[in-house]
Amino acid sequence: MGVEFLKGHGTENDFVLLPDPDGLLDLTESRVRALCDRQRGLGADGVLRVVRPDFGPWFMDYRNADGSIAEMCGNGVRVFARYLVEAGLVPLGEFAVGTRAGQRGITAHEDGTVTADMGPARVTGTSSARVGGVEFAGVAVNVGNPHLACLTETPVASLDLRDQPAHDPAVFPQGVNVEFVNVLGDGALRMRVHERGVGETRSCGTGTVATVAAWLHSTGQRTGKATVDVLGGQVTVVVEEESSTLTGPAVLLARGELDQAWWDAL
Ligand SMILES: N[C@@H](CCC[C@H](N)C(=O)O)C(=O)O
Repeated sequence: MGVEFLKGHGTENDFVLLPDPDGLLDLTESRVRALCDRQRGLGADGVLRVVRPDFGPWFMDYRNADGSIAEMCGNGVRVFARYLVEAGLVPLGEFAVGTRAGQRGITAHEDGTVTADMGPARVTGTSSARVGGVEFAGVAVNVGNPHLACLTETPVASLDLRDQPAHDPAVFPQGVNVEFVNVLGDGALRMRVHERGVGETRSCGTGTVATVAAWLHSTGQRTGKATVDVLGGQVTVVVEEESSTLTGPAVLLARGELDQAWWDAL
C-alpha cells in the first residue's frame, strides 16, 4: 500500500494533500520538493499534511514547494478544510483548523466555497521591492506570515515576476511574499504575487488579505471589504480591526497513491 494523496487548489494555488492522522509520515524537504516538482512529481505550490493532534482541531502542516515551512497559507487552509468535510472528518459548516499561526475558524459552505478567519492583518511599516530595475513602494503586512504589498499604477500584467523581487532583508529577515496591486475601483483590486519559497503563483490567500489591508491603509481606512482578482480567479476579503476573512473556491480534483518505492527512494 503506497502513500495516500489528494490534489486540490484554491483559485489555482495548488497543493498536494497527505492525510497523516497519526503523524507517521517522514515528510522531508526532499520529499516535498519532489512532490511539488511539475516534471518529476505531481506538481504543486505546496504540501498540506493533514494531522490529528492528541488535543485540539485537525492541524495543517504546510510546506512551500522548496521544502521550507511557512506559518500560514490562506488558500491552503481552505482546501484543507474542504478535504476534512469531503472525508467526513468534520461536518459541513463551522469548525476550527490548527495552523502554525494559531487556530483558524472555518465556514465550509454548501456551494463548495470556504471562508477562513485569517486572524489580524497587521500593518507593520513600509518598505520597497525592485523588479526589472524599477522600485515599487510597499506596505509591510503580517498575516501570520510576512508580506509586502505594493500598490502601483503600472499594470501588474506587465511585470516579469520570474525572479524573486529584491527586498530589504533588514525589514524581512525571514524572507517575504511580495504582492503587486492595481486598484480597479472602490473595493475592487487586481494582484499578482511572488511567494517566498515558491515563486510566482496564480493566487495567494494571505497575500490577498495583505493586499486589502494595504489598500485600506493607503486610503486612511482600517476596516473594509474588497474583491481581489488573481490569475486563478477571484476571492473576497474582509478586514476588521482584530480579524479578517478570506472567501473563495476550494477544489479537490484527484486522489490516489504514491508509489511506495518512489517515496522510499527520496
Ligand atoms: N499560498 C499561500 C501562502 C503560502 C506561504 C508563503 N509562501 C510563505 O512562505 O509565507 C496562501 O494562500 O496564503
